[in-house]
Amino acid sequence: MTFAPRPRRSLLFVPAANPRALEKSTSLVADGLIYDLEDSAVPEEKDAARERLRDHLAESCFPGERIVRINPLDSRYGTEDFLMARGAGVDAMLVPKVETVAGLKQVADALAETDAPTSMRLWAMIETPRGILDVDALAAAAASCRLDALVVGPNDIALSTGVEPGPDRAELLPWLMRIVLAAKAHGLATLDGVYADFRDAAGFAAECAAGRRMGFDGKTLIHPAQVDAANAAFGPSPEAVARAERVVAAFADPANEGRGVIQIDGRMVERLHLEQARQLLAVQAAIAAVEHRHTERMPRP
Ligand SMILES: CC(C)(COP(=O)(O)OP(=O)(O)OC[C@H]1O[C@@H](n2cnc3c(N)ncnc32)[C@H](O)[C@@H]1OP(=O)(O)O)[C@@H](O)C(=O)NCCC(=O)NCCSC(=O)C[C@H](O)C(=O)O
Ligand SMILES: [Mg+2]
Repeated sequence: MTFAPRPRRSLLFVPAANPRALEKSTSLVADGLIYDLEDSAVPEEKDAARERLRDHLAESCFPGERIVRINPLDSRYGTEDFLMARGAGVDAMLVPKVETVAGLKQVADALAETDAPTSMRLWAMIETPRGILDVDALAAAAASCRLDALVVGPNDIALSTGVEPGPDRAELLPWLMRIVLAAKAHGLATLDGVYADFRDAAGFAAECAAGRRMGFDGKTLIHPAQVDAANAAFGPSPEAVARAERVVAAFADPANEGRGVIQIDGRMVERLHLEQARQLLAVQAAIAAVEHRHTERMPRP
């Protein structure tokens, strides 16, 4: 399988109901923006938010991914949200509260019926007991449902289960790891949930570090102040890049030709580490490319 990484360290939710947030969003160096039409817009403002977002998407450009979180297709707003996002040509639609393959397939079928290019993808929010229990089946349907990513929704998980997670989220770990595992088993990206206390930089950094250790590719965010920390936490460190370069160089050394296992500085290194090192360097190159595109459009002094 070809490994074509897309950096997904930082995915910022941007409330479409808030004109200032919309305006600010495109100047931010997030890997992606998730324009929200669901929870952050109350029913009275959903239609206006959708129209505002339609204009914004037509008039603005952004170097990273653009995703729209639509309302459920069977809700009063879902079809209009879907048609707007489809027409705007976003990279993906984020479907909230996904619980069944049939529910996901309904959106995928609507994309097919409107001849949406196959590059237009679906992301699924896993944020209910049923969604968590059936996450493997949902991820297994990725190919037929254009599914690219699983996104954790901690607020809805808390609401629908009564769980009250502490600072280390110990109560949620089995469920979070179940989501990560399903994503890995089926080759999907997986994004950790939002951290609401956006002024608590230390708490946010600790949660990012934990999410990274758990295997998440990145984190969903609610505030611009969280972007840099998420980029730092989920991107490869300079030390990791240097290590990966050494692994690649060591296996390229003719002295090591045909060897399955070597040592670097007294540490065993196998061919699987070579693959891992190549993937890390590919991720790093993809990050450099997106950061270059961000820099290119910044006003010059
Ligand atoms: C939480 C907020 C309401 C705070 O907003 P505000 O009071 O405006 O904060 P600041 O004054 O510190 O903002 C400074 C400037 O930054 C802009 N801003 C703020 N947030 C965003 C954003 N998300 N995207 C873009 N720009 C943003 C402000 O407009 C200020 O701009 P300026 O005046 O020009 O300097 C707010 O951060 C917010 O609304 N966040 C997102 C909320 C949201 O989208 N919620 C839904 C997604 S989370 C979710 O649903 C999780 C999941 O489903 C689950 O179940 O867990
Ligand atoms: Mg939610």
